[in-house]
Amino acid sequence: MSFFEVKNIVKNFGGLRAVNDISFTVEQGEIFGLIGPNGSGKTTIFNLINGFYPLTSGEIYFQGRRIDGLPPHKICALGIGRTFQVVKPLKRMSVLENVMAGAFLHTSSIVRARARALEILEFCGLYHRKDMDAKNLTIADRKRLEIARALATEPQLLLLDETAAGLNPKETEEAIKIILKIKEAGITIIIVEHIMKVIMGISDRILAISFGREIAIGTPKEIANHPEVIKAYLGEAYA
Ligand SMILES: Nc1ncnc2c1ncn2[C@@H]1O[C@H](COP(=O)(O)OP(=O)(O)OP(=O)(O)O)[C@@H](O)[C@H]1O
Repeated sequence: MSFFEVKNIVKNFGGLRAVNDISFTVEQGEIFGLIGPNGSGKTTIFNLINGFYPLTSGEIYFQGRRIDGLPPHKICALGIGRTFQVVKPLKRMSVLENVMAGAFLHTSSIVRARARALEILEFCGLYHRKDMDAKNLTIADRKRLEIARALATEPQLLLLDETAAGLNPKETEEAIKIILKIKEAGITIIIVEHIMKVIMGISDRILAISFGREIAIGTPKEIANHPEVIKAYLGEAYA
């Protein structure tokens, strides 16, 4: 039994088949990368995993339990957390309160939620911003807050959606460090990322998709050298 398994999932939006018979497994402790050109179905796969959209067909298993069909809050409570590509902090709340909102999933105690949120802010390098209004954060700090909020739900599997998008090279390095720290903390990760340096550098295995279909699955090296991947990403001239 795999830690996490997606079996033959399909998602139709009207006449569009956004996800077309995708299957993969993720083992505990892995960083599993998901790549593909714009509109290839990556975010939709996250939305299917966390129960935001129902599957058209297929099955999803987490720690041996079938989870497709469950609502997002139940899937989150079982231990699957996620960040969003478009970062949407609760803007009228402080950074600390935003993270506490996640921590309340597992405790109703304000004291405990606050203590856990402070630990997570420290872990994400945001402690010094704890009292700031979330709306005043820089893009890089908003991305950290997004990760902190997801970590506060105490996931065993974390879905990271374009954590490094919009960051400068130094901020990107810092984002990589945080992701690797999350892995060291024992959390399994599925990551969607367009920045090749990030995804190739940190993933144990990668699934490449195009138009909702698998084109290749393997180690970063295998994926980087795969003719279909090169074609999908860089066009025929590079294949
Ligand atoms: N709610 C929806 N209703 C209709 N079509 C949708 C919906 N969500 C996504 N799609 C379509 O499904 C396809 C896959 O979209 P998706 O956002 O999953 O791609 P992506 O790989 O995450 O793209 P990007 O890299 O640009 O974020 C696209 O054609 C998109 O327009």
